[in-house]
Amino acid sequence: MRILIIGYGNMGQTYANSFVSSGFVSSSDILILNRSEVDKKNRYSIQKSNFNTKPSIEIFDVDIIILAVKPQDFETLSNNIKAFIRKEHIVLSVMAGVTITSLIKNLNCTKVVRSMPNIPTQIGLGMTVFCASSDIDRKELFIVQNLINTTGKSIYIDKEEMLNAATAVSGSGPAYVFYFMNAMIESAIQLGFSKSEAEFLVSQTFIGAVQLQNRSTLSHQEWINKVASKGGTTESALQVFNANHVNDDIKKGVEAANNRAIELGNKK
Ligand SMILES: NC(=O)C1=CN([C@@H]2O[C@H](COP(=O)(O)OP(=O)(O)OC[C@H]3O[C@@H](n4cnc5c(N)ncnc54)[C@H](OP(=O)(O)O)[C@@H]3O)[C@@H](O)[C@H]2O)C=CC1
Ligand SMILES: O=C(O)[C@@H]1CCC=N1
Repeated sequence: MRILIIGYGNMGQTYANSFVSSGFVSSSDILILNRSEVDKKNRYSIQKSNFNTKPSIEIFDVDIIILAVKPQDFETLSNNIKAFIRKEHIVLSVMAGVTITSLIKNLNCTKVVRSMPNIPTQIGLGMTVFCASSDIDRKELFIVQNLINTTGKSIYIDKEEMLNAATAVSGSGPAYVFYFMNAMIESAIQLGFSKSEAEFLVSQTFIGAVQLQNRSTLSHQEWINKVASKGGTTESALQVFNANHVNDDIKKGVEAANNRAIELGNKK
């Protein structure tokens, strides 16, 4: 199986690394097309001659094409590569908001898998939600899912619009977690901890809390109740969060991300 990865940024490199390190795809079967030279980026044992900055018939002699450019770069990209796309190509897109209809129309292809990964795919702990055009058969879908699963876990969905919701929850989600962690680290520093101590405390707190919840049958609220003693410190913090509508604001943020994903899709 030969694969062309278009766009060698965060996601493009993640796929290259996951395919090679899992042994699922031989490094000689991975081709890269990037806008600029990738000299300073890790090549993950893929030979230099497999890296390209211009499309050509040779590099499109592949089974699967992965699109990992920013959504706003898709129009330019599609104009550049449309002539090289064949009906047999399976196109796997990770671009936020770009719909299957838009991919089919702009690339003149039929076999499309649209996915939404997240950044922990870089260490094999990713969450990817994906759906497919009707021309993708079961075998092709399994092959693509096997590729995706080299980066973590995945779920297939029937309704494409749920990909916007997945973008808002699991796609952008790691940034929300880092945002919350950052605020806690800043508070810890204000309370007198050094930066490294603060980072250590917060990081281990997140790891411990997530593992604890994952390994139990209790809900998040039940775990909150276990930590928050009546009249205690946690309750004081939660009262401030509630008074400031932190819960509602997080929901509004997720909703804004969902709306932006829809908007990106409508632009195409
Ligand atoms: N980062 C994340 O957490 C997630 C990102 N995504 C999606 O993944 C996609 C890529 O994101 P990310 O990897 O973070 O972005 P990056 O900016 O890190 O990488 C984009 C890459 O695309 C290349 N590129 C741009 N235009 C072209 C072109 N016309 N031809 C070839 N290569 C091109 C850029 O080249 P150059 O080096 O010249 O700039 C760059 O290497 C986005 O669509 C995003 O929605 C999805 C889920 C999570
Ligand atoms: O912020 C973005 O648009 C992309 C999609 C999900 C994560 N990063």
